[in-house]
Amino acid sequence: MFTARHVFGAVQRRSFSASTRQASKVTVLGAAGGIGQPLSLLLKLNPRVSQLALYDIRLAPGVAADIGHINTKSEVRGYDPTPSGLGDALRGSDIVLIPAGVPRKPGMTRDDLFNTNASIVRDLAKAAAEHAPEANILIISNPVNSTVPITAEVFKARGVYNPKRLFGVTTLDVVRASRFISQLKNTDPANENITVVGGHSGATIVPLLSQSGYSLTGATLDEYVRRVQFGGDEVVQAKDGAGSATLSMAMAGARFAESLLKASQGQKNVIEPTFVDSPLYKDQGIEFFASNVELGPSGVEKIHPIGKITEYEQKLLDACLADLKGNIQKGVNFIKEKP
Ligand SMILES: NC(=O)C1=CN([C@@H]2O[C@H](COP(=O)(O)OP(=O)(O)OC[C@H]3O[C@@H](n4cnc5c(N)ncnc54)[C@H](O)[C@@H]3O)[C@@H](O)[C@H]2O)C=CC1
Ligand SMILES: O=C([O-])CC(=O)C(=O)O
Repeated sequence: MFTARHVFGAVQRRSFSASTRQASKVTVLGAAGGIGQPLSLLLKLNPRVSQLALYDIRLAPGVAADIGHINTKSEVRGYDPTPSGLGDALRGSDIVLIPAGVPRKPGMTRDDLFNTNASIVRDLAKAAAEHAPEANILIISNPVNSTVPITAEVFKARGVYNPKRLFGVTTLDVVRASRFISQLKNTDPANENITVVGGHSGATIVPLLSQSGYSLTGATLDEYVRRVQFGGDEVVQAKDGAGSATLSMAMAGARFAESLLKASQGQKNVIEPTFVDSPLYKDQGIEFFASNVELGPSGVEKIHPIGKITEYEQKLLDACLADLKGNIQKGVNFIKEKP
């Protein structure tokens, strides 16, 4: 059964050590949604969080009142879209998680969400650039391959862009890759950590199974890769029009936030996959790429190289890069046209 220990790991066992005493304000924009609510719940359970600010265009004070009764120390506040609400939610924040926006329905791609979500993320990014320019910004809203470049452009236009503090949350791809291999191999998924690189949609999701010592072949390998690349579609279809992954995403988002908090509080060797401003394929005109990233007090500490991969994985990577370039450019163009 899933327990908080899977998300917070050692924190639960070490209880309140020195490193958990530092104050950390975490803000969730889109906090009343399918992801926002369970994500806020998991953040309330995290002893590293001292203040939790929940903002949404609807229902955030209600969600905050509910979660605020949980007997952990952090203070929870809900904010409505009043003139000062968003700014108040953001001010002083160390981590801003953004799951605001519409989810997919069956038959849609993540890119089909662009028209609605691009402007939602742009406007929230403007507020974050104004009120929390030094926070770590964690983008969950899809299409992540485009919403992260949108956020970067908004911050650049205001002169506050720090590439070390902007993250596209791709943790769910790694969570799925680990779970799916454990189902095939009958292992404990908690001990699996499959590297997944690229972006966060279909062909841009590239699991590097060979790096974990696995050598699946033929249809088994094809099916595994396809399941990781289209895990989101599996959930969209199963929910049959009622949305996409929310609970597993909440877990993945809470895990990423926890890793950032650990790293900012001095823990070493905290490594998470994430879609960041990356040097890895800049020579091919690709400004953002997901790979394993070592986190530190300043955000991105070190971007790990891809490492050794098989010919099969190289082909997946080539397909990824072609798609990714277009997705990133689309986000950049959007801000040029609709700043
Ligand atoms: N990065 C990833 O791995 C994943 C990303 N997602 C994406 O996360 C997003 C949210 O998904 P769900 O929570 O299921 O959707 P949802 O519709 O249940 O919730 C979205 C929330 O955003 C709020 N919202 C809309 N506009 C807003 C604004 N301007 N300011 C603040 N809040 C606003 C809504 O009121 C709603 O409460 C979708 O774009 C979805 O595709 C979903 C799963 C995984
Ligand atoms: O599939 C979707 O639309 C939501 C998502 O990003 C995921 O579950 O990976």
